[in-house]
Amino acid sequence: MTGRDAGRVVDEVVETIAESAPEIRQGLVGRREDADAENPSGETQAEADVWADELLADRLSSIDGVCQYASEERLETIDCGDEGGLSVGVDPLDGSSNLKSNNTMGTVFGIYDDPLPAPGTSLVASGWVLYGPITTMALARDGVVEKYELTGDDRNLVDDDVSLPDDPLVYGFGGRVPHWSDEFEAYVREIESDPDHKLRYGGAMIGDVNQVLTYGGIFAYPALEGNPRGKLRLQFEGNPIAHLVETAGGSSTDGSQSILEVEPDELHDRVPLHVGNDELIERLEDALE
Ligand SMILES: O=P(O)(O)OC[C@H]1O[C@](O)(COP(=O)(O)O)[C@@H](O)[C@@H]1O
Ligand SMILES: [Mg+2]
Ligand SMILES: [Mg+2]
Repeated sequence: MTGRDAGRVVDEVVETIAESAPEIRQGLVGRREDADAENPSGETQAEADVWADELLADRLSSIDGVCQYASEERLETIDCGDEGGLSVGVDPLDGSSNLKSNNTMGTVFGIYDDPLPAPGTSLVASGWVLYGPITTMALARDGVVEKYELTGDDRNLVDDDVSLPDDPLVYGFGGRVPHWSDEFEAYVREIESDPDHKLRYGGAMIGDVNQVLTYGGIFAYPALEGNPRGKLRLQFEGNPIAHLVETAGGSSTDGSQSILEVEPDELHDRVPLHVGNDELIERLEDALE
């Protein structure tokens, strides 16, 4: 696909997700219960997870130039166009366990120029929608991160060059403490004891990473005892988040290399995820070595 065609497909994918976001937000009402089903990662799906996946699958797979749709909520990719198009990987609702308590959630997407599973170096664009008090979108493409407010009818640009603040302020770490490695726990204690840092953790990756993007700092869902690849999925969560944070001037690591360098074996592979300011990610890699 030529650069111009790819640009047009990215525009259409981004516009489709932006237009769908208010509808997804509204559609959460009445879909907060568990569906009687599990996703390919073995997690119980909420009714909203299944519904948002179907809505996005229909709309994104019918875009001319999208050749694959894949999601955290379905086992196989949908092959929907000529080979050589772009592939879209989606976490339709990130943080859907927050439905119950009515806290923040998001929609995460990565647009790849290779068939999935693909490494993050194949991403041509990435982004997320955050269903906060207002609905916003962060978008990374062509080396720049932009932020928009989504009103329902419009996508209003509110920041045309988002970058991580130089001085890290917030931290948030997922997984249960007894399951962390000793090395990771020692690192966390150092971060916590710095008087310049403060805790921000809300149980939805996208909300927590958005805090890091806004204030600087670090978010991680690390390798755990019994789950050495952590919890989050490389194609649908790790790669897009790492691509966006790195484009905004930060770093990512799976513990020893950028998440974007991780070679996937399977569509639903997991990855230990750590993103944030360069200095904190470097210190973390040293601590885990
Ligand atoms: O409830 P836990 O185990 O702390 O996990 C929280 C993490 O799991 C997730 O909810 C996983 O994403 P999904 O909701 O898309 O499955 C992340 O958003 C979040 O960071
Ligand atoms: Mg998720
Ligand atoms: Mg999800």
